[in-house]
Amino acid sequence: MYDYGESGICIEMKEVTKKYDSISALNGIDMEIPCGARYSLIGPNGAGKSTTLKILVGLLKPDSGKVTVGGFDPVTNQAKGIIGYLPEDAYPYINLTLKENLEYIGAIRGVEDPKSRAMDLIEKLDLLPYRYTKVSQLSRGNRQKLSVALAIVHHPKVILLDEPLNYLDIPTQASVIKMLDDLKATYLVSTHIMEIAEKLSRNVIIIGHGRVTWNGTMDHLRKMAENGERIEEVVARLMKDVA
Ligand SMILES: Nc1ncnc2c1ncn2[C@@H]1O[C@H](COP(=O)(O)OP(=O)(O)OP(=O)(O)O)[C@@H](O)[C@H]1O
Repeated sequence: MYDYGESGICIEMKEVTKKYDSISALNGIDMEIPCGARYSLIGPNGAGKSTTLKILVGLLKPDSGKVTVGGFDPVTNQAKGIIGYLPEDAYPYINLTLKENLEYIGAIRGVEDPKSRAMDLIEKLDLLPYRYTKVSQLSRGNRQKLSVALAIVHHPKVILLDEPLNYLDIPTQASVIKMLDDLKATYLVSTHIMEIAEKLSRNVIIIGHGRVTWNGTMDHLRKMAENGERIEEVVARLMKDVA
């Protein structure tokens, strides 16, 4: 099924560190995500989630450590070809229509038939009434749906999503989740909302102060609940333990 990531590991970080001037954002992050797995990256504000994703997508260089995506260094064209990325504050081209954005980015990303791919995503995300609307006139939620579609327009094998369900109402979240579920891809979703992590993934990596503090399955987290605790409370407890 996968013609990349020969080791079976599609996202790998070993002892990764990153500083912004004197601020340590990552202090030795380690993770190994098997191809085809769905992971959430959870952590409090400032834990290093966005920095981790930016390094995986090749936008930032780590100060030290090893990083591979699909077996490739993230800055290489091979890695860029298989990665789809949704930044936290994604902003499509505001003077193009929704459909033009998808066709344009699809063409740049080497999609075979960008026009039909654009329509395919527009239909899947119930965006048909807005296809000729300029991005500047879209609601925040529809802009977010477009941003998710732009991240996956080229059928990426490894998908990195920063807070993908931001601004989406519950029915819209459901359509985005369904679409992501149907993809045959490895993905890592950064969020600080446990409910979203539960909807999108089976595995959880918790980070705090730029380090992995817990790594396991959603089921394991549920089993750790004490005295009727909710899963959010278990995660909050695990985060507090390292604060
Ligand atoms: N461009 C930057 N310049 C300086 N410091 C930065 C920069 N970006 C992030 N940081 C710092 O690095 C640390 C990690 O930030 P990062 O944005 O990766 O965390 P996060 O877990 O994504 O946070 P949030 O949930 O609030 O978005 C924080 O201390 C943050 O203040």
